Amino acid sequence: MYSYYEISGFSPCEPNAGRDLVEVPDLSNAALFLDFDGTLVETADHPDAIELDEGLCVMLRTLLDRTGKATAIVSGRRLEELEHLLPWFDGTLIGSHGAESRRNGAYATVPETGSETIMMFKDVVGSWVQHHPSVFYEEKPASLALHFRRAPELHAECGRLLDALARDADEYTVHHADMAFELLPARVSKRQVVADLMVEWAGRVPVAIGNDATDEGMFRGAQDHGGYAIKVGEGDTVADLCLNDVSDVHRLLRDWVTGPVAMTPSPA
Ligand SMILES: O=P(O)(O)OC[C@H]1O[C@H](O[C@H]2O[C@H](CO)[C@@H](O)[C@H](O)[C@H]2O)[C@H](O)[C@@H](O)[C@@H]1O
Repeated sequence: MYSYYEISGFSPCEPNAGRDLVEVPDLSNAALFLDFDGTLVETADHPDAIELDEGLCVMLRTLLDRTGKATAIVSGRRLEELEHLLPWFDGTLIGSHGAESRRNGAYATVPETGSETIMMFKDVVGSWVQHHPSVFYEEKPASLALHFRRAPELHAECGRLLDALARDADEYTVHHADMAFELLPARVSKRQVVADLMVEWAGRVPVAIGNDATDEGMFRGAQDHGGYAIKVGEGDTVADLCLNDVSDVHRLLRDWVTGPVAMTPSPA
């Protein structure tokens, strides 16, 4: 039997059904950081094509209640979109990887929102994408994303375009997301999100759950503050524990509110 707190380290997190971990965090003393796409909802071939599981609403509301509201959904999606998708969730919502937030009913955005630089980026990328309609272009208040899931052959070209823009603007960087690249302010990261929220939730044990490269910062953030991280799916990670897929996450969260669950420690 492993304890959550005995498992740590940088290692490839390969789901291993042979080793089980049974433990339930003390939710009354936990702070939960939950990624959205690929973690709470299955990946779809277009951002608008996701489907929300009916049980998710009850589960997240219960978690919010059990953690004394210390449960945040931390997503790369726009905050407006998250509010539209999750109208019944009145807890902390973090959008655009941390560039936008709704905390205790108050809204905040980073200073780069709507800046001249961002508008210039949007002009350039908006023009480029007119000649590459198979790439889905997503505009956000302080960033933009190019999705090449439906045009994998344009992967490198999308990356080159955003890298070139970021090179000329020190304060911006390119995130490698799931079949997408995103150009966003360098100050924005899910690690910073955890640091900021842990000021409000000091003394709690942070637990982060996510699935892609942009969640690695959130994992480190949880570890920075004495907590741990759970990676969903395959791929190199700094996370402590692994789950196979979204349905495992649902099972885990359901069991956290009702009883124990089996999980896989990542090899140390
Ligand atoms: O931080 P997350 O909640 O995981 O959000 C990350 C991005 O999610 C969306 O794109 C991703 O999911 C789509 C639907 O499954 C998929 O089609 C796309 O390829 C993925 O990159 C969203 O559109 C982005 O804005 C988020 O940054």
